Amino acid sequence: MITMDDIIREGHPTLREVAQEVPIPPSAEDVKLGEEMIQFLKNSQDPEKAEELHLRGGVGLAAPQLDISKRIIAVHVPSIDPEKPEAELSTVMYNPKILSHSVQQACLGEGEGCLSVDREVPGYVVRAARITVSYFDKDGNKQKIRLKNYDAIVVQHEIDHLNGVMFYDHINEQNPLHLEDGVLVIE
Ligand SMILES: O=CN(O)CCNC(=O)c1cccc(Cl)c1Cl
Ligand code: NI
Repeated sequence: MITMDDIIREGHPTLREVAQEVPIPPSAEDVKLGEEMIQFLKNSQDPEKAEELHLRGGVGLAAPQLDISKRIIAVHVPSIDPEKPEAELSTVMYNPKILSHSVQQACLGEGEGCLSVDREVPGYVVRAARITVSYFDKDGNKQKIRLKNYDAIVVQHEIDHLNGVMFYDHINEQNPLHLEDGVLVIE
């Protein structure tokens, strides 16, 4: 089971590497890893489990954060609509690739956080508001999905990890709360 002890922190070189594509169909080992990553996210979002296991909450996780330099990400974004309890977006992506993105940009009103960063880093992280992502699922089937707003932001945060990019690399150093005209702020 993945716990916080398995997550490497900033300063560890793997976080700045470009991760390797994985063979498709994913190996049994890579399928198992994906399942463990999703389970970690579910545990981290469960108040009892998170307390018991001392987990920080997360909606996404990238294999490099586990010191595994492979292009594998997991996202488990809970539904914001209580009527629809099932997770809005819950999947493991192998070799994800952003095929296209909107000109329109967006950021989260309260900024971003990262399990590999043990500090608050205030500031807007401006990303594309909408993206089209291709990836392979655990069975080796090629998927192509369009994401917008929060889901799009999370997947971009995770794909950044596969390219050695940290969320704060995007924050305006001169004025972290500077926003260009037209950037959508997602609350
Ligand atoms: O790479 C994944 N993590 O570091 C897990 C912890 N961070 C989050 O869940 C998180 C929090 C806020 C905004 C975004 Cl976009 C994300 Cl992803
Ligand atoms: Ni992160």
